[in-house]
Amino acid sequence: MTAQILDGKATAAAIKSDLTVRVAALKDRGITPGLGTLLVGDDPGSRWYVNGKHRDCAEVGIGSIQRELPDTATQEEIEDVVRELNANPECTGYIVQLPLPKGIDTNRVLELMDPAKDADGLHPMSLGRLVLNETGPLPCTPQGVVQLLRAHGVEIAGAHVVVVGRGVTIGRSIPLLLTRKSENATVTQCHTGTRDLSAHLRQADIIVAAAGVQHLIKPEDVKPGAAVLDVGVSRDENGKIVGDVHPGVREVAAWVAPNPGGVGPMTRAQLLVNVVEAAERAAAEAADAATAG
Ligand SMILES: Nc1nc(=O)c2c([nH]1)NC[C@@H]1CN(c3ccc(C(=O)N[C@@H](CCC(=O)O)C(=O)O)cc3)C=[N+]21
Repeated sequence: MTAQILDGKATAAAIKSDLTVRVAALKDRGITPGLGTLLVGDDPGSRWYVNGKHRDCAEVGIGSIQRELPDTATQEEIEDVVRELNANPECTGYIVQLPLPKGIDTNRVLELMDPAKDADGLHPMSLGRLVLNETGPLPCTPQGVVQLLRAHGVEIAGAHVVVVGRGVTIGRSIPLLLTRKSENATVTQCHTGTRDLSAHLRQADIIVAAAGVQHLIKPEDVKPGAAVLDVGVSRDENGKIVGDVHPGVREVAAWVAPNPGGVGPMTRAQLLVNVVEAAERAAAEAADAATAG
C-alpha cells in the first residue's frame, strides 16, 4: 500500500477561504489588513517566495506593501525600512525575508520589528510567548505542520514525534508546539550530532524531516504506518527541489507530506493567518480602549 498524501495545497486553500470571510468582516469595521515584505538582494528563489506571498494576499483581500533593497544594503538601511514598516499604518504585519546578506546582523533586525506586527512568529517576543504558553503569532512552518496533521486526522495526542533539525525557523520550535497540552505529543529532537538517528526514527509515529539533507529519511528507518512530513529543501544540479525524504518511504508510511505540495503551502497560509489575527487583536484592543475611555 502506498501512503496517503498530506495535501498541503488543498488544506491551505481551505484556510484561505476561511480567511477571506474574516478579512471581509475586518473591512466592514474599517480595517484592511496589509502584509509588508522586505526583500534584500536579488536571489531568484527568495523573490519567487515573496511574490507568492503577495499573490496569496490578493486572493484573500489582504493589502500588500513591498519593499526591496539591493544586496549591498547596509545594516542601517535595512533598519530604516524596518522602522518605516513599524510606523506605517497600512502595514498591519510584515516579514523580513530570510536569509539576509552576509555581514548583516539578522537578530538585531528581527528585534527591531514591532512585535505586534510580527507575521513570521520569529520575533524574540513571539518565541518567548510561545515558551510561556501565551497567545501570539506562531512560527509559520511549525504551525503549518500541526494544521496539516490535524486536517487529515492524524493522531497527535500521545504520538511519538521525531523532529530532525534544529534550525531557528523550523526545528527548534516544533517541539514547543507539539508538546502543548492541546497537542500532547512526545517529541524527540534529533540533529547532526545525534548518534544513532535510525534508532530514533524507527520509534517514531510521526517524523518531521527538516534537516536539509537529501533523502536522509530512508524506507528502512520508517515504522510501517507512520506519518512522514518532508520539510527539507535542497536543490539538485538542475535546480529542482529535493526533499529530506527518500521516495521509497511512500511504500512504508501511512501518510506522507511531499515536498513540494505538502508543508510549503501551509507555511504561506499560516503567514496570512498571523496577519489576520494580528489585525483582529488590534481591532479588539481599539474597541476595548474606546469603551474604557
Ligand atoms: N522571513 C521568512 N519567512 C519565511 O517563511 C521564509 C523565509 N523568510 N525565507 C525562506 C523560507 C522558505 N519558505 C517557503 C515558503 C513557501 C514555500 C512553498 O509554498 N513551496 C511550494 C512550492 C515550491 C516550489 O515549487 O518552489 C510547495 O512546497 O509546494 C516554500 C518555502 C518560507 N521562508
